[in-house]
Amino acid sequence: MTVLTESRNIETGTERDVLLSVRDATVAFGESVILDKLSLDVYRGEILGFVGASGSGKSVLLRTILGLVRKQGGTIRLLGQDLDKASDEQRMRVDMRQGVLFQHGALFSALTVLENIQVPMREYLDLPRKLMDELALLKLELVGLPPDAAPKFPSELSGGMIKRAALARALALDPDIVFLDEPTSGLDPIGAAEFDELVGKLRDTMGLTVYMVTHDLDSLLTACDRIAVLGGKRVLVEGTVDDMLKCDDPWVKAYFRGKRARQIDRSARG
Ligand SMILES: Nc1ncnc2c1ncn2[C@@H]1O[C@H](COP(=O)(O)OP(=O)(O)OP(=O)(O)O)[C@@H](O)[C@H]1O
Repeated sequence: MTVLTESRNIETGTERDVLLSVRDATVAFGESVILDKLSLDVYRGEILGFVGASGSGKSVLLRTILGLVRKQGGTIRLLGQDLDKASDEQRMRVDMRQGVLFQHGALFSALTVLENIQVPMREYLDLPRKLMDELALLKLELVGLPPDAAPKFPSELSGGMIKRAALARALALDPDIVFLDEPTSGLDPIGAAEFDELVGKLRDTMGLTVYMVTHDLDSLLTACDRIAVLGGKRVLVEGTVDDMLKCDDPWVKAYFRGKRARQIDRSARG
């Protein structure tokens, strides 16, 4: 049985499942400290937008959570499991319950869309070919791609289709949480809005929890329930768009109240 950490929601007074809990995480490369005692919680069923200046360490944190970068201190509990204390089997069980969409999609170019979606199935499950095909086609439908995209290679897809195919692969094993690294970068505003809408729909229908690294102000405004800002090697501020607008930190002010953010200012003020 998985015992999830619980935290009291100040607004509603109810307990909320914490799916991801980072405490005092410190990551350095040689003398260069990138994250210094960073703490962050992600709750079940929320879409968390993670934002911060270029080079502030968003990817390093994501890679640390995914076990691709070693941290020097702190703890990370993902899906109730302290990752430092996990046996290989426990780590595998956690890996099966998370999906990742890397920046630029990162599909295997020599595999078709269908085969790409089946990669996690082949890695973790032992299923007959026909069943895997049916499951992969279902995932394709889930992300709004037509069945005729299945035999195509990534080079034959548009940028938006690549993102959707990569999302379908991240959803292959019906994960509890997905990590999306700049999922709307490179998409036009309409494609980006459609992608955000899809993520919201998946959260609503599947109860998916979403950790989204993004620079996209529209995504932060329309798709995310909560925003966390990385700055000064830790989480500077977290909360709603309104909380961001009230924050006095110069970077947060410039980002959320600068020229390019005028429409956020307007809509947040009604
Ligand atoms: N393997 C590594 N070895 C040494 N330094 C690294 C390594 N990976 C990242 N860094 C450094 O860590 C810092 C944070 O990088 P990171 O890629 O996490 O930034 P980011 O916030 O994701 O930026 P962006 O928004 O531009 O993608 C940078 O200074 C980068 O050079």
